[in-house]
Amino acid sequence: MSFSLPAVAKLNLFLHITGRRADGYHNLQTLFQMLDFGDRLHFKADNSGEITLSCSDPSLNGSDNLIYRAAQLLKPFAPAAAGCQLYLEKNLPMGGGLGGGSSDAATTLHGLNKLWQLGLSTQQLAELGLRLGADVPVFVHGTTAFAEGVGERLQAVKLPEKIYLVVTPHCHISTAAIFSHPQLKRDTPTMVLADLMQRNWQNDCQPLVEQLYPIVAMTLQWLLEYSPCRMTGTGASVFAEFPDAASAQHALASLPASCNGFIARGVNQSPLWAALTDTDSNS
Ligand SMILES: C[C@@](CO)(OP(=O)(O)O)[C@H](O)COP(=O)(O)OP(=O)(O)OC[C@H]1O[C@@H](n2ccc(N)nc2=O)[C@H](O)[C@@H]1O
Ligand SMILES: Nc1ncnc2c1ncn2[C@@H]1O[C@H](COP(=O)(O)OP(=O)(O)O)[C@@H](O)[C@H]1O
Repeated sequence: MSFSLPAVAKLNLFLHITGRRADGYHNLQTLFQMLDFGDRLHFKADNSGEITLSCSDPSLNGSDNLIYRAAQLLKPFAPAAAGCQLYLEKNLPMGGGLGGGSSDAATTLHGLNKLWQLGLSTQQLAELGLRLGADVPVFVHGTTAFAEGVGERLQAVKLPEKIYLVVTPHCHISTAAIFSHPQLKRDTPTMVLADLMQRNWQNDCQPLVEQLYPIVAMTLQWLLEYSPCRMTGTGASVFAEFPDAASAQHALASLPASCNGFIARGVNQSPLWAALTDTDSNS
């Protein structure tokens, strides 16, 4: 059996940090917006009992790849002879706050659950995924969602499906470094979702990242000429909403050389779900 599945990006439409837990992780309130753009993963079953992974970007070939680690988590649920050959087409910038690695891991969990016919529920896959990263469960559920806790307490939210321009300045920001920085704002009061939806949306990591990485501040200034904009996750990517693809394209055409960008639609359900249903009807 073989098939391929998408691993889409997310935006954090807002990101509030409401406190720090004893284990160093932070409690968040965030609105995850799924996009219709991302990586693609190819799955092929074999009877080698081995997991092999290759990537369009060879720097991702190692065993610390979240895809490989997700596959290892599922291996104990499969017969000893169950093996797979995985190939990652990497389209998303790495370490950009778009959740690409977490999304790849979530797609791997769903893909191997299908390939090896494990019959695990979405909830079981999300719980396994949380061991790999705080961002993995939302991609396993694959819906635009409000998240609390470290990102694992999820409530699906339906939003208008808007067009976004996503711009990634050429700098790498470590999530761990931002969360451990003494100047990070960690005291935003917890609010109920209805109130959060009414407010101006903000990202609590943005002021610190703008200060530490002037290129992010400059990119936001450039994008602000076209539309109100914010940062996603711990950066470095920033985004703005546009009324249509043509106006987003107009801004993209004058993108500074210090950045990459793409246009995507916000979707309430990840295209992963439709692709999983297609593999059902084709297998
Ligand atoms: C901030 C967010 C918002 O969506 O996005 P990104 O910018 O990474 O995409 C995520 O919560 C990131 O999730 P993820 O990238 O899976 O984080 P993890 O691998 O679990 O953690 C990386 C590091 O960030 C810190 N961390 C992460 C999440 C959290 N709620 N509190 C934290 O303090 C921890 O120090 C941890 O060592
Ligand atoms: N499949 C993967 N794709 C991207 N990055 C990965 C993957 N597996 C592990 N990583 C590591 O995770 C880091 C963060 O990846 P990514 O998910 O792209 O960023 P972010 O969490 O900021 O959205 C990368 O710098 C890379 O070292």
